[in-house]
Amino acid sequence: MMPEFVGAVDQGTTSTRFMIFDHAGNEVAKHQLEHQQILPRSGWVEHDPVEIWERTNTVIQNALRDGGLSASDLRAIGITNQRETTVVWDPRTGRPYYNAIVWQDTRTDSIAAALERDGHGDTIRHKAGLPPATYFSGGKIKWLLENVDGLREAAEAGHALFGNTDAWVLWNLTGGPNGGIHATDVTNASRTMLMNLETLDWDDELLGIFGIPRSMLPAIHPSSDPEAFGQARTSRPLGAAVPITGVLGDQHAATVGQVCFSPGEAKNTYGTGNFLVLNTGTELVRSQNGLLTTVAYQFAGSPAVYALEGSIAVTGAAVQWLRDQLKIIGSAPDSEQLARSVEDNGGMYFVPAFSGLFAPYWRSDARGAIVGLSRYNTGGHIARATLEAICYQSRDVVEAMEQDSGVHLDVLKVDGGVTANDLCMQIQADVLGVPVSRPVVAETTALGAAYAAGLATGFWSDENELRSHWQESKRWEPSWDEDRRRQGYEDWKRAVERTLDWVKVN
Ligand SMILES: Nc1ncnc2c1ncn2[C@@H]1O[C@H](COP(=O)(O)OP(=O)(O)O)[C@@H](O)[C@H]1O
Ligand SMILES: O=P(O)(O)OC[C@H](O)CO
Repeated sequence: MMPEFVGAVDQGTTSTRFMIFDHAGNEVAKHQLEHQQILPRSGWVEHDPVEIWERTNTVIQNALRDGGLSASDLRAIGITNQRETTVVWDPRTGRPYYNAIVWQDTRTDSIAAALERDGHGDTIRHKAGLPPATYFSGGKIKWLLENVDGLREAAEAGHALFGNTDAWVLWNLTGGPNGGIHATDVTNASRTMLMNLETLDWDDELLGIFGIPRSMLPAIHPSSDPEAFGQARTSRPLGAAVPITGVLGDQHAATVGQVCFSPGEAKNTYGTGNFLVLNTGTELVRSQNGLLTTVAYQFAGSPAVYALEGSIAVTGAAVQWLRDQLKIIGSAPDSEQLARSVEDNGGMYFVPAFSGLFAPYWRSDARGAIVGLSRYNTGGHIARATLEAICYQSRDVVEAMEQDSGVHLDVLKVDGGVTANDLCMQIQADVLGVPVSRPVVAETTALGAAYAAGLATGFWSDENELRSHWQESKRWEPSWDEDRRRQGYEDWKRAVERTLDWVKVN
């Protein structure tokens, strides 16, 4: 009997999950575990790579157990991951040289500023499709090489490997120090500032700008490939060899999971941050409005498909902040009830620029602000303004996307943890003036990784078969009149102005 299921590791910012899907794309089993957010200083965000690998092991074993399945029931595994987060480890021992530096971490702001000052900004924008910013991996690797004792020498001697968490998990799953495969895919590589979007290879000029030895970098492969990523070994956590045939960054995986296979199709994922991705086909579109150019996905034997992306650093993370720091809610879903305790935002706007502002502003000098406060305001207004901030930030990137591409959305496809918040999705439809639609399988990230893996092994035949799985579960229609929509957005833009030029970056 051929195995009937495909598995997917989703190594996210907040948690790691393993999901198992059947041939119709339905979820069969899932296990998920959070990991520690290490915040050593203001603006610094780290994860422990060893904890992430341990969590990955546990969620794989537990999902199989909960589903009453074994590794031999899996035709293939896909891996998807938080992108940009940077791990550097010693291949002889498997030990990381430092904690993973997370995509939200701003410690490299002076590196990013120096890239611009030294005249490298346009080269990076043109070749990598990215603005010099703290967000991407290149600056994080440079920081590690300059700040971890002995690391540069180790890297030059071939004793240091770089990976985003896909490569870290892949290397460990395929044997670690005993023959682990050091590889990544084009989508993850396109987030480093080191890959040339046209050649889809590491670029010597970019490597020179950052001073990064090529020997540290993983081999780049298509996102869906029957051979390149090897097999998960028979020891922990699987107990039988399973081919790993899909690897792609989580926002790219969600694009695949939402079956955005045609130019002009877009999705918005609401997790720790928000990420709007618009498929632009096999042509590179360079943004004039603060969006990123990125590889959407590449299936083996086919050309790469590109995308424009609007990346927002803090959306669901602002809800976590209400829970963990302000402690005005006990859980993320409580934000909905608290926000419903008031009619509107009471004149208050919250711009959660905790990591500066990403798309479309790219301002590392910004920091968060709550404006318009009066004594009248309550915790309800703070909760409501937090949900509105998620939606207004999404409007900022939708506006930029429409200007860059000429594509006008007639519906916004959404997914991710925050979309469980009915009020937030209603506000999103109101703020955009466009209906918002969520699919039945809201775990589109893991689904997309499973699709990439399953396409490579013939478990699914082609994109059309995958399209037939997509079903709407819920739609929110706009209810605000034009005046309210326009006024709210104008006030939001005024609030954003007040966050700028706060931190001095040298
Ligand atoms: N009902 C809810 N309302 C608002 N935010 C929520 C809700 N449920 C989850 N979240 C937020 O969603 C995020 C988790 O979503 P998820 O898609 O799992 O993210 P990630 O992939 O980034 O780990 C958290 O930041 C959490 O605060
Ligand atoms: O882990 P998520 O879902 O917050 O996604 C993180 C992004 O990949 C960062 O670029």
